[in-house]
Amino acid sequence: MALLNIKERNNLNIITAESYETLSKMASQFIIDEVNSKPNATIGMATGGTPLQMYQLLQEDYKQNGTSYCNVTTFNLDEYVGLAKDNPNSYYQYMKKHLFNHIDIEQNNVFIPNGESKDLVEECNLYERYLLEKGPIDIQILGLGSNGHIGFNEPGTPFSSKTHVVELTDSTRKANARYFDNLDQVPTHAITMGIDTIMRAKKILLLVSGKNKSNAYEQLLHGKISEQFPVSVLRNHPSVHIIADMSSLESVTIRV
Ligand SMILES: N[C@@H]1[C@@H](O)[C@H](O)[C@@H](COP(=O)(O)O)O[C@@H]1O
Repeated sequence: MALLNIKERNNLNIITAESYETLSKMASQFIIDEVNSKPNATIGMATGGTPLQMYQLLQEDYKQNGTSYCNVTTFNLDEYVGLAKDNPNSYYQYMKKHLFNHIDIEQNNVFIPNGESKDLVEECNLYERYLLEKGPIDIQILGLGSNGHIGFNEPGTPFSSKTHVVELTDSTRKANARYFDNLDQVPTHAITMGIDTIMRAKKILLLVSGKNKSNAYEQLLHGKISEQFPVSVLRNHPSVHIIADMSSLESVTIRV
């Protein structure tokens, strides 16, 4: 009942999962249902730790049930600037390792910003053009940064932003340093879809997992809609589904 009231108040469909495993199962089923109902769906992909098990389950479903991605197109949210495609920390490698190498997706239908481009502004414009040509995205998967970032849109990013180059905040670089040998190796810049780019998706699936997300989640549910807190923009979107696990609810008050 409380969840229903939140939905009515904030325009968000919220599912609370009892564990990370359940969250991952629900999220993978969401994607499988989309691909089954629309075999040529366009899906917006996210990286980070949160969607890892969802990708694992998509691999398993492909093996067991043969859900086909041969007509699916994907667009990744973001990519680091300056990492070679074969660098294990590039999001290009992340996607290959965790999903694309294990399903029947066509390489030509996979779009990830090229962080090695000599002309990054042109690369951003090109990415927007591809998105307009192949889009709209049917379902955009999102994770949540503990400072409220989505993609790599840091606090203060205009809601009107399109794909652009960003300078990463210290907190984001520190949070992502766990994947690198040390903090110095974490790139200082990235290319990210902008907030407006993300908001053009027909549906959004936001995954929230972990204690370190509970303050951001609380603020999403009860704070102001503000460019200082990028994820809050989702409250202006007509079709947002949030799956949050119990660990991310620690300090969250469900007010009605
Ligand atoms: N660019 C990514 C985001 O797309 C991701 O949502 C966020 C949270 O990551 P995690 O799921 O590991 O907490 O981290 C990175 O900054």
